[in-house]
Amino acid sequence: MDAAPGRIVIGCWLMDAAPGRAADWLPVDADGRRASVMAPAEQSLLNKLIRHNLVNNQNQVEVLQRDPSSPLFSVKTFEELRLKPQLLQGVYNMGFNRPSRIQENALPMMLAEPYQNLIAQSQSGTGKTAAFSLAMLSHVEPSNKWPQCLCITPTYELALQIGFVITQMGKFYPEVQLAYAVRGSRVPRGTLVEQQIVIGTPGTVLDWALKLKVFDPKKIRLFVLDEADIMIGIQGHQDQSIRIQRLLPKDCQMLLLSATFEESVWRFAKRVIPDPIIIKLKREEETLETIKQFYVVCKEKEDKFTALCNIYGILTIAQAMIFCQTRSMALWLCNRLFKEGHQVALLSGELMVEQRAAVIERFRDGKEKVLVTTNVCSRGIDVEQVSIVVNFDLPVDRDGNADNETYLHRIGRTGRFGKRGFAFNLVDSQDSMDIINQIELHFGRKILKLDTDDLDELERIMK
Ligand SMILES: Nc1ncnc2c1ncn2[C@@H]1O[C@H](COP(=O)(O)OP(=O)(O)OP(=O)(O)O)[C@@H](O)[C@H]1O
Repeated sequence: MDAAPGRIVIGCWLMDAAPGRAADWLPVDADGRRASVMAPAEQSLLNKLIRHNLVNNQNQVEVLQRDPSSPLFSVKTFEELRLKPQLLQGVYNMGFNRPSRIQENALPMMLAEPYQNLIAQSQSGTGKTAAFSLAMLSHVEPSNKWPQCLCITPTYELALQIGFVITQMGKFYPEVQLAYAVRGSRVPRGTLVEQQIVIGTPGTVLDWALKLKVFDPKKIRLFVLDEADIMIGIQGHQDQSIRIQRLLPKDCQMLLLSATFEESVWRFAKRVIPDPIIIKLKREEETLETIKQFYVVCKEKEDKFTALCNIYGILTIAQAMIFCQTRSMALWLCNRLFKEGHQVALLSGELMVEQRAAVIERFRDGKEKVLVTTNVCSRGIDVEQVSIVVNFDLPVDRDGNADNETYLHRIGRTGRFGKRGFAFNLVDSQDSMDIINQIELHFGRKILKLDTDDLDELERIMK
């Protein structure tokens, strides 16, 4: 569906941008409230939905290994892993040529006997799911018609995403079957699950094991706890995960994966995974080095809008993201831009995850050149063509001080992999000028004053 000029694209719908109308289109949650803050599980789901490639990571993997002399320290090819031919075919069929950095180190430990317990941490999108999916498929004995691999993950939607990866990877291995232990899944009492792999959320997995007794946890050979950092943030999941782990046999291999590793995650990981090897992939640092930063002095909102229109031609040379502090401001700005005849996409917190993914997808495909958004989008979204960020509103914390971290997340992704990026900050008061000064000081990088009325100067800067 292509957007007609002068329309705002919200979710996968088109709507006329009459002020006040958009809210009627926005989805609400089950209680009729407008969903607002993006929960970590949703953010993770969104990342998965919009991601097509591995996140490029140049940083080193740190392996804290019990036996550093192990010959299976790392592999450079999938062949070296001696996978079943059907699985190797599945991996190549997914377009994977080489193991990613984390896979290079984790896969030998996940796959080689004697099996070792593992805690692996690497940022989202670095190939963890693909790694443990391959491990699960490898461990199964297909002639045994009972669950042998169990994976728990925080939400229903995340379970489905893992299932999708396993199904793709196991495409040429149809003897291996998958069951979902998630809300709404029905297994009548008295029947037994025959699928060899079970993916589920902690509560339903416990029900299956203890209440319904539809599978025997003592027969599980491989246990995976995915998204540990999100798991511990959901009430009850931590305890349930530990209860599940205690039902498993002592010689069951256990893997725990996490995108981040704060102290609380670490404490939890050590409680769940006995005697583990730990693999950590350092996060790619976002930097402002290749980004030219400017500020434009404006009188008030209307004046900011005029400044934005003056630079609009520049924004659409590549692609641009415009950040507003509130949803209502983002909507107001979209409406105004629409009235000027510009085609923009709006991404804000009211949208459901699938709708956000659809907006980002269209933007990534270049169907819209400009995306107006709130902080919902400051992390996670990775659109390579974005070279310009406009802070229509500067990022501030609750106390009204500069939110440096959000500033970095917003603009840090424009100058990735050495590419040039531009950031324009619209300043409409002494307070916001103070914030610019704080940001300058924090990052130790100059933010230059720009006059957007002076088109010659603008052109010179962009060259
Ligand atoms: N070896 C590989 N070669 C190429 N692409 C890969 C490889 N491994 C994984 N991918 C792809 O990279 C993307 C990210 O992989 P994956 O979902 O496994 O990462 P992740 O670390 O589990 O992310 P998250 O923390 O969000 O769960 C996926 O689109 C996946 O298909």
